[in-house]
Amino acid sequence: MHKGSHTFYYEIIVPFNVKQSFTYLYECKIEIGTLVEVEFNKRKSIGIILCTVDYDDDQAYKVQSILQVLPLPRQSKEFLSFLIASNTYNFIAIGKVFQLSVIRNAHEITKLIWNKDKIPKSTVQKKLCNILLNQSLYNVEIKNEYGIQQRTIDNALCEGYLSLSDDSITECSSVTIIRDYVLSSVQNDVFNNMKTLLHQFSPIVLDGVTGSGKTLIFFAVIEYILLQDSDAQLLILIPEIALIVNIIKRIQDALGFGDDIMIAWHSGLTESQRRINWQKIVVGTARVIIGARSAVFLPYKNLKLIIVDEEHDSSYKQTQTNFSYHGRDMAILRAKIFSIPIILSSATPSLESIYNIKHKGFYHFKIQERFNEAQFPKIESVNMKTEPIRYLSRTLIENIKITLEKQQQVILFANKRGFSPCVLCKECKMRMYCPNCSVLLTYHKGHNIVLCHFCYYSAGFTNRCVSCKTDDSLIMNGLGIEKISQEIHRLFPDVPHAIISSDSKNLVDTIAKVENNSINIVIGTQIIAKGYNFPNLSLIGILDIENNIYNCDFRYLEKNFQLLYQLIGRAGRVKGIEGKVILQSYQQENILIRSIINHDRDLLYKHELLNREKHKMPPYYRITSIIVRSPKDIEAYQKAIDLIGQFPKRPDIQILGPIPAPVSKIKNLFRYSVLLKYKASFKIQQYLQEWAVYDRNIIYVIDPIDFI
Ligand SMILES: Nc1ncnc2c1ncn2[C@@H]1O[C@H](COP(=O)(O)OP(=O)(O)OP(=O)(O)O)[C@@H](O)[C@H]1O
Ligand SMILES: [Zn+2]
Repeated sequence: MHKGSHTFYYEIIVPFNVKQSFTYLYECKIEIGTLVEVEFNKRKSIGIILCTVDYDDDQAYKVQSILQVLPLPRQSKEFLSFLIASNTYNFIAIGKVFQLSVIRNAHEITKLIWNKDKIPKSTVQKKLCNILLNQSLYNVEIKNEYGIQQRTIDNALCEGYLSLSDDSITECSSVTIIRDYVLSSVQNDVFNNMKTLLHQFSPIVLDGVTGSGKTLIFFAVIEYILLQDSDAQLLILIPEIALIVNIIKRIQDALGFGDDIMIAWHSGLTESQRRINWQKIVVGTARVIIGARSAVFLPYKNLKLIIVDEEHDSSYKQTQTNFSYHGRDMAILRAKIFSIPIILSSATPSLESIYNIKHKGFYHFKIQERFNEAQFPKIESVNMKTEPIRYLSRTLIENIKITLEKQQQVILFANKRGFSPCVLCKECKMRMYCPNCSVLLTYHKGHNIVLCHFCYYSAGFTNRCVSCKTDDSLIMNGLGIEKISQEIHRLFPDVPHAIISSDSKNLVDTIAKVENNSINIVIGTQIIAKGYNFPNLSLIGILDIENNIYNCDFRYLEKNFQLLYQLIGRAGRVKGIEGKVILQSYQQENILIRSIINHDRDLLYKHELLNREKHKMPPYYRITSIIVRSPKDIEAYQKAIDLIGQFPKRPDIQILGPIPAPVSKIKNLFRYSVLLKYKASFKIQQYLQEWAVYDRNIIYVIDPIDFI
């Protein structure tokens, strides 16, 4: 840097797994929130200006220069506050949060052009110059369509032969709405009451039964927002990638939108789709973005509303090692910081949302009937204790026959066995309960113990039933969907059937086949319960529910209720198609089964809220789970003890554990779990900031949704 010329110093956030921002210099003034290109760890990367800093010019030789200011719209102060807030709240490195916001290679995002004042020297440079002299192209296009090597492009960029073209930013196209839907009078009332809330931060819980037309309310809201502000962007978060295609199509049909203004954002996009979609989001041409949870972190140009569809769904929680956040909660945080409305939509709202309605002033809109007088399915409960065959009851087989004769469709639901299924006596059907809590104990193979994940009670395991005293009668029981598929094939060899589970290949294709009726029987795990709309589906068989009911999670009742209630909601969604559910179980007196049979959400929610309050669990209390890992069992345990030893004991925080984590060994690392429990008002981030030990083998999860 020359003496005398003015130099400015900036703190810049880069999209790498780093906790802090980094100082760079530039000769001109750059506004906060501007996207720039810098070199970090010898790699070119996008970065965002966080703030200016004072720096001693004599030390300037230590500081790298910003490579260039990118021709992209500047981000707001609110966006930076949101990055910092989500970093602080979740304990995720700020660079890691930013990684979810951007595409790292700026020259992949904007088009490239040849610098006219540079004379090409080598043959490859001449070739590149000829290609780019009169047009700008994306990096991938130069590579794929003209066969130029990446190294050549990079060198040309470094040496200043190429620069980023600013014609990448196209004008925002205006949105024309061709409406093709009419709200029912119930839907219209809800929408009219909601309208006034759509101009500021308003957390809205849209609580409508399955098939009530919540998606139609989304249409009306989108239309309303776009009519108010024609440059507005709206984000709809969806829990399952396979549902995204369907919702995009429904919105396009209802509002007459083309592909240009509606885009998807999820991990299944190709590199070039990602680049194109990201750019449309940043420059503001994309107006309606349908995304998976990470879309909440994108740098929108003018975001005016967020909808979280199926807000109760636990797949909104990202729980990777050292990197966990709840997409729904981050959406609420973003809406608050940006002062925009957020709609949390579900037929089975999370208990957090129910709590927030009661105690935090969240707005509550209820729709209690299905659209067009469609009726809720009739539920018939079958006691499996008296059935000769284990999996498929006679009633169910009979109903499958009747349904197929009517040319309607069937779903058979069973969950794959989890990693720690419940312990069941095959003689007397006894299940092992915790002596202190109303939950089942889970079996841990590694330690050969049974464990309660509610109060952390544990006991050595012996294979003898405490109830009927039979030896070797205890089983860890599970019914795989493949077994059912085999059985269906045997009973109905000519009927097309398919398995749908989260590991199914071609999920989207299979769903399409169900939609167009070329598959008659679907055998599925929980994925099938999520938000699908199969008009011709009339029968649902719920198999082996016992294996599904219990797991190592204090939310098991809530989650299973949501799952089954949603599942049942898939049947009989159209007037004239009568839905029926056959619920097979061994324990008809169980509260979950009772509330499902009676279609009584309040029964279960009341029971569960009381239980949570009594046991000081969320939503009344908050928890943070800490997993401590080590290659040696005893070391992991000791490390956890040491960690707890550092935490000051205070009346406003309870420290539980350590106990072996539910999965006590993963990838040769032994795992111990510690639980912190505190009131929502307790400043856990501050407490951890002060006392937590940072180590890549200690994982902190704020508001965990399970304890795996
Ligand atoms: N106003 C309407 N006009 C025409 N069809 C409607 C209307 N409202 C709802 N429907 C139809 O009713 C069915 C259920 O609507 P939708 O999928 O929006 O329900 P939902 O509340 O989102 O249900 P779920 O929670 O089960 O996903 C769909 O087939 C939808 O097209
Ligand atoms: Zn217990």
